[in-house]
Amino acid sequence: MDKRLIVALDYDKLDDVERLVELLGDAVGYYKVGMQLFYNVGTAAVDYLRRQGKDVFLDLKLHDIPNTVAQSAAALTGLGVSMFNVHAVGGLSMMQAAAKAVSETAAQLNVTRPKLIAVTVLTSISGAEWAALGYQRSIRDQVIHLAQLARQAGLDGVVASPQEAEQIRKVCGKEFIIVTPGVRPQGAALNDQSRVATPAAALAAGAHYLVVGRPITAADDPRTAAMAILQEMGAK
Ligand SMILES: O=c1ccn([C@@H]2O[C@H](COP(=O)(O)O)[C@@H](O)[C@H]2O)c(=O)[nH]1
Repeated sequence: MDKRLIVALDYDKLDDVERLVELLGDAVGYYKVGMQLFYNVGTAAVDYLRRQGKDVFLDLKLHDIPNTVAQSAAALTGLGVSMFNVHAVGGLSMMQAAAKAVSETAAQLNVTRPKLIAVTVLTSISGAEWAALGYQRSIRDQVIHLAQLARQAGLDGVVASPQEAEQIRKVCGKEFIIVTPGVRPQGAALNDQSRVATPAAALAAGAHYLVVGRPITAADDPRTAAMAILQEMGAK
């Protein structure tokens, strides 16, 4: 089972999740539970996926003061997910507090420590939107800066666009996890994504994990769509 493909379960209902996971079967071993699903069904989706033997990336993008994020990260560590995230713009102290909370809680509970990664710059942000936000650095330089900060804080990796993966890999090394949403097969609708690449290009740039949602979930035949992506990834 190839675990480099993470399918984003952006649904309101657990029924929809169960239908897709059943349809994709053994072809997909890693799923992403984001805000939409978590706020609708709570931990039920995580529990269901764990019972099915799937890995879970809990994409809640924690962003608050260090104490609040650390306490929240401790709570998420007990859920049995493989990976979850914070926003890097929460700052170095926030990321350090989260990393400490995850390690300490995993040790206390005697569970495997989930990977903790940081969102850099959302893949939906275009050059024009970036300019309107008023940052001095380019998107790329900001992503690299935040990736280095996340690494300094002891995090395991980052979420970034495939367009920045190669540079992150160079600067942060090959062990540092790079998770890339913004993945679109050739000719697929971009939806609200801006900084995109194909599955093959994302992997060639050095991404460890590709997050794909609507190109699969909104396809007429989600299984065929997922299999085509896996084939492009060279999945065995
Ligand atoms: O920068 C980011 C961070 C997270 N995401 C999430 O990934 C998926 C992408 O779904 P698609 O349907 O393939 O666009 C979605 O759940 C986002 O919340 C992201 O796109 N960009």
